[in-house]
Amino acid sequence: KTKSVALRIRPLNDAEIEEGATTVAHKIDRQMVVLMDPCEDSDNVLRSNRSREKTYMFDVVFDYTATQEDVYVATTKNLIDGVIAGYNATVFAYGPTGAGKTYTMLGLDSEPGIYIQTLNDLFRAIEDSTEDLDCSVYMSYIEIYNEIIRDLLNPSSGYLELREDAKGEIRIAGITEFSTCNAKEIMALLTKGNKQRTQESTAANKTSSRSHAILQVTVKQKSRVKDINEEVRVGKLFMVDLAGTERASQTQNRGKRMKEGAHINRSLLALANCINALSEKGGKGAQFVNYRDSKLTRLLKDALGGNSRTVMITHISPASSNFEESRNTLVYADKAKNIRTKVKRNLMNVSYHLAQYTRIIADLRSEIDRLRAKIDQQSQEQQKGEKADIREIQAEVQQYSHGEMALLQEQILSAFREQMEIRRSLMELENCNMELHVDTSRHLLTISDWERDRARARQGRVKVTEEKTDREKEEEQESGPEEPQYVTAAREEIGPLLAEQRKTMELKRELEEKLMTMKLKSSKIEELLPKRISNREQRDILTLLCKVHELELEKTEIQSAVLCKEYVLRTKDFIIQRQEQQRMLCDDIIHQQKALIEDQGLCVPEELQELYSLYFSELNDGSVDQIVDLHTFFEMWLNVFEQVCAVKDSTPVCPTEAVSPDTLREIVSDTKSISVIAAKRRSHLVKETTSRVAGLALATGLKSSVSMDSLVSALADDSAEVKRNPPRHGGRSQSKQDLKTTESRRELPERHQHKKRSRSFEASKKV
Ligand SMILES: Nc1ncnc2c1ncn2[C@@H]1O[C@H](COP(=O)(O)OP(=O)(O)OP(=O)(O)O)[C@@H](O)[C@H]1O
Repeated sequence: KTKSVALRIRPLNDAEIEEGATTVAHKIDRQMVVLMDPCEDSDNVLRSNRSREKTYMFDVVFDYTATQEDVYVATTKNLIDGVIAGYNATVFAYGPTGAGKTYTMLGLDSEPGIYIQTLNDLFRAIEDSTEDLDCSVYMSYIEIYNEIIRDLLNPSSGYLELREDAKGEIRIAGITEFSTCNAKEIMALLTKGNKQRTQESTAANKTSSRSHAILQVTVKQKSRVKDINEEVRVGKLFMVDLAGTERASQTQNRGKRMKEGAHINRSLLALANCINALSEKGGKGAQFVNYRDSKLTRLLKDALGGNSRTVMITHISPASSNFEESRNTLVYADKAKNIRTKVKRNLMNVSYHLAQYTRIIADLRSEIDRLRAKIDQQSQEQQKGEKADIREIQAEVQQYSHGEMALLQEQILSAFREQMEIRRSLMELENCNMELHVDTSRHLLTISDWERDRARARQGRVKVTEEKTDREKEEEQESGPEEPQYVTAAREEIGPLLAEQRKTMELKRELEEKLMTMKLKSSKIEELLPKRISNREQRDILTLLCKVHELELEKTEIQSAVLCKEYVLRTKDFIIQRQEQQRMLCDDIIHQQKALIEDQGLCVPEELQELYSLYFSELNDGSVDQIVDLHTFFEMWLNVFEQVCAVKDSTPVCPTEAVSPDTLREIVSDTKSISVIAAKRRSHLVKETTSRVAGLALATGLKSSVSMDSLVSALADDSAEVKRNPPRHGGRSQSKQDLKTTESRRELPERHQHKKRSRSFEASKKV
């Protein structure tokens, strides 16, 4: 999930208690809050239909009982791994003045807030990391006060300017970046920085922050190899403590305070406008998102609508006296839930792989050059040798074989060179193919997301139009909600992406064939060596040369394996999401069918009843099986990884056996198998129950509900998509995993039978 909205309700403060305010914001459960209207009078009949009491749902809700750690763990902690892996993330605290934003972000010495807890965990995670990377962390802390940017870590630097670089990224020119890994030092820096922040006492908050404060943490990781492509991943984490929204009447601010308030409200209004426009994006009311209206929105552009995982922690006071502020805040936070961002790993990691390959190739090149020089040197020394020596005669005898030797040497080197070129092209193709796969999965996900929403919308409409005539209902069903532009665009892009994938696969196949031919050619040359070469030293050198080349090939294959792992992890997210969509559809269908049967008071045949029970037990069994499958898969990966690491650290014993491309291909296809099996299990049950319900309906003359039909058709579309993108098993021999998955596919009807039998037995025992 790339966007989440949390809500924190602070405790009533002394001033609120003194003025006799009551609590109007109540946390109902982990995700729900209710805001009661303090003006509501249960005896007032005129107002009774216009209740402003409203419930809101967020990803997580905290009330006065929540500790600083609770808030940090539920909102921010899980962003850290992403930042280290090269993703951007943003946490921002939003809400009216005095609602507790600074308390959540900075906190007190005794109760440190999100800044410190995040940085502590970040350093710990970097320290624990086993990757062979050099890591550095930079911090900058700024405030935006009255549309002016100031460096809180270096206040004497004056006003700073925002600049947009060639890639469209916003940067602050001249900002100070501190590099430190010491948590104590950071706390000192932040406390010092915060003292520089513009704070004033207002009627609403004694220490009201009059500016937006932004703490930016950049994690840079470089491979330890010195290379032009050495930079690997850059993950950025923004932690933003916004100035409070305020109403002049409420805060009783005048003069300078009022002007500040106007600036604060202007930038927050710009932020609210962006939130509005982004939440409408792609929908009917799609609007242009204007980030340029304030420095705050320009800076948060990526965090709001771009490449960032974003958490918004909304703050409200529970007091009746703050009802209006709280209501407005909740409405905006509710809108923010609809924003979808597209997170992309900062592409530096591609260079990381390239750097690795370049290193291998460069190492081998220099090794080959060295050997070549040695051969040349030897032959020169031989030529210079004493003429009268017996070796002179030998040299004459060997003249022919020496010339032949030079030819062989040339042939071997050119074969090596060609193989290296092919290997490099193959890797580039592999990279390109992965990007294409990930893009296709993203589009498929967008489409199925939308189709599920559409099915739900139809379902909602059916309820509303229950009183309408059949004709009206049909018309409304046919028209359906208009497909948003981003879904149409996703549909349009899938075709070319698949075509491109086919093209790269074809190219890859051709290159692989060529590589095989080249390998055969060089091994033939190698076979010739011992027969034709009489000079022992030269023969040894050439044999060594061939060994070096073999090692190069094996090493490069391992690097490809690591690249494949990267791809598996990236696609895993999509697979899980797709599976979840299918599961939800199936659950909806089965529940609606059950409701339909119960509404109509139908007598359900025992067989169908058994299917329902089976469904509910399968719900549990299915997930358990899936976890076992995933566990086996990851275990296998860990083994592979361990072997890869062992190979990296020492001379490989037999690395190709440790992780052959075949094994990897099987593993990749297995992740897909896992999702397909799970989907099949569910589809199988849904199909069976659906056909039985249809039979039942036919027998009793009952009409199936339109909403259910739409869900079934959505499921059919979804399954068709899975079929269109089937798992590739590469036509290889079955691995253990493959066998296991095939078995579980076969197993379903058998288990089904077994359960049926055992239940019938139970039933007959009861009778
Ligand atoms: N969850 C909480 N538990 C205890 N005290 C809190 C909590 N939240 C806020 N407070 C207290 O409420 C007061 C106001 O909080 P804070 O300064 O964080 O508000 P703010 O939203 O940052 O306000 P402004 O926008 O005006 O800067 C502070 O004294 C703070 O210690």
